Amino acid sequence: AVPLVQKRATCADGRTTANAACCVLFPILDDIQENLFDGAQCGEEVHESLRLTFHDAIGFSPTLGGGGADGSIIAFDTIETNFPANAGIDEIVSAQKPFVAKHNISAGDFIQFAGAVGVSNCPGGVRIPFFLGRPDAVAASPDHLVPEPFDSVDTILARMGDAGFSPVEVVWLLASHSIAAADKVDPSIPGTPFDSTPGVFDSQFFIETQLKGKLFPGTADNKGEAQSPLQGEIRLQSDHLLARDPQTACEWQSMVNNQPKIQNRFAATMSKMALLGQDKTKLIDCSDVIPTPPALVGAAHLPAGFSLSDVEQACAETPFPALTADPGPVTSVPPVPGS
Ligand code: HEM
Ligand SMILES: [Ca+2]
Ligand SMILES: [Ca+2]
Ligand SMILES: [Mn+2]
Repeated sequence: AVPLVQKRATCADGRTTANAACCVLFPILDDIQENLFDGAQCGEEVHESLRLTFHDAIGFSPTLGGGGADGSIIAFDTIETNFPANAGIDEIVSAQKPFVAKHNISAGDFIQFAGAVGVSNCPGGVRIPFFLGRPDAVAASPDHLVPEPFDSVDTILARMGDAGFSPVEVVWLLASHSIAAADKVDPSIPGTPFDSTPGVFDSQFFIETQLKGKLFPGTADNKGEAQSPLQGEIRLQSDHLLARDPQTACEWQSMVNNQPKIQNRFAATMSKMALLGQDKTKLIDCSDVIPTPPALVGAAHLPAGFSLSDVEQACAETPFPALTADPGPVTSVPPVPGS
């Protein structure tokens, strides 16, 4: 008979997990927390590692090819890091490569594991399910599968739809831009974040992208950039348009001040993305190895000096949630260190 309670595996260092095959992940976890993420921080390397999960996985199309979340962006980095949409990704590929070489793990597994561990370092973050056992990539992804910030909403939704994501799932995945900055969109101001709290996984990204644009934080006329509301903050044209398009605006607004929704939709859709091109039945569920994130810090708010009249209302059905502004004068957002 099948035992009612599966015995947990105790690993060499005493930590436990549901499956003994997952024990190999604990030494990798310790190594990356210390030596990739600077002591379990939610900083630049976490942000870049999260971006890498997307740029590896989205190299997947039923008609155009690509192996999805297969580690091809590391295995075939001389090809994929030269794709225009992968500008700047060479740095995190170089940073991750020695960890893949040192540990007994495929590049495809490592990329998704590092992304999940990274998100767990961010206050307000979530435990993204992690499955182990992706085989090595067999080929590079074709070019032009990664969305660009100057693409139209229709182009982005069509590309993401081709990979299996609905418009609301695209919105959910973009919670990632709450712990994110841009280095290459305006190369004169590397490390410029997309929201005022790039070290916290919160709804400020969804709030601040909904405010009227006023300024370019660095130079004007960069391809794929829209005006942002705050000095020191950058806005992608794609995020600006997705926040306002009738296909996505109401879902975008629904993420404001809705931390449980952000967390569970993001975790579920990231988990789906991490399995693109993979056969889940051949992988082992090692989700319990991912650490529990620190609690959210700070309440959803408008930046200091702003009021609800600064919101560019786009959802026709429901009003923007009533939020109050931070006290004090308008401040600027500092860059993410180490970018
Ligand atoms: C759907 C369309 C998307 C577009 C057009 C887009 C575009 C961009 C661009 C242009 C950057 C700045 C890169 C740089 O200049 O350094 C960026 C950063 C980032 N993106 Fe996206 N992105 C999209 C979706 C996603 C998704 C689905 C994820 C999920 C993992 C993601 C995660 C990130 C992260 C974490 C960063 C910050 C990297 C850092 O701080 O170094 N993006 N994205
Ligand atoms: Ca790939
Ligand atoms: Ca944030
Ligand atoms: Mn960066």
